[in-house]
Amino acid sequence: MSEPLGLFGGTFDPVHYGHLRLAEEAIAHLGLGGVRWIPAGQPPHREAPQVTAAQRLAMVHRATAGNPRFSVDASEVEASAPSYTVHTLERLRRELGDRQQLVLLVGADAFAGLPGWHRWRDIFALAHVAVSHRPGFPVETASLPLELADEFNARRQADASALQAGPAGAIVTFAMTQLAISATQVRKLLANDLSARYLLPDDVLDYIQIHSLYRNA
Ligand SMILES: Nc1ncnc2c1ncn2[C@@H]1O[C@H](COP(=O)(O)OP(=O)(O)OP(=O)(O)O)[C@@H](O)[C@H]1O
Ligand SMILES: O=C(O)c1ccc[n+]([C@@H]2O[C@H](COP(=O)([O-])O)[C@@H](O)[C@H]2O)c1
Repeated sequence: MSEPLGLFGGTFDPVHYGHLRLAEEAIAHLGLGGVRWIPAGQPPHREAPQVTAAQRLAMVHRATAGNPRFSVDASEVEASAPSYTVHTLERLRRELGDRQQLVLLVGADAFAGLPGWHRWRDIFALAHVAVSHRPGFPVETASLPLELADEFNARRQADASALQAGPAGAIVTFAMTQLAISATQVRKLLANDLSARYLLPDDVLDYIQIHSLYRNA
């Protein structure tokens, strides 16, 4: 059987080291063959990002270049419609077949919001879900909305080997290096003309400076 493939969607406005460590540590902790980064085109659930989808995609390319286990999927950026994860997963299923193990990677904050996602329960038929710890967002039943806590309790597997066993349907959690970095924080620093260095890769910061992005967050 092939190795599970990680799928990492995000607004990445901009991509930072919290994202990069999440993807890197998911490979190690979950035994993934690689991670496919999927920048959201038109995020359906939040205000329109300040920079274009093409610019966020370019920054993800810069951040992930040189890691052979990372690939970038531009399909949501190229689509004209809002990016619903369930649609992306349906497309990937058609592309990769029914047997490939797919693992949707989400931080604990994004996971807690899952019941607000379009056709959220269908996601479990299409992929496993791996939830990373994030500072300030506990991953425990008591802190989740009730309907999600029920799915979590029913699907939770303690051992990441469950991701190998089938193509979809399990939920696992994993502890990553805790980095209290957010794109919001990066945007605020840049808008105030303060240094965001070492919160994100220099290549991404160079791109931001060349294109004069995030001057008025
Ligand atoms: N520091 C972090 N630690 C763990 N997970 C993170 C971290 N930053 C982002 N993530 C996860 O990465 C995914 C994409 O996040 P996103 O692009 O919204 O970044 P963000 O920093 O949360 O952005 P913003 O501050 O604009 O909301 C989500 O699943 C989110 O939970
Ligand atoms: O499909 C949905 O309805 C949906 C609602 C909210 C978020 N998502 C996805 O969740 C991922 C993380 O979102 P964000 O806002 O934390 O960048 C990103 O890939 C979004 O497209 C998806």
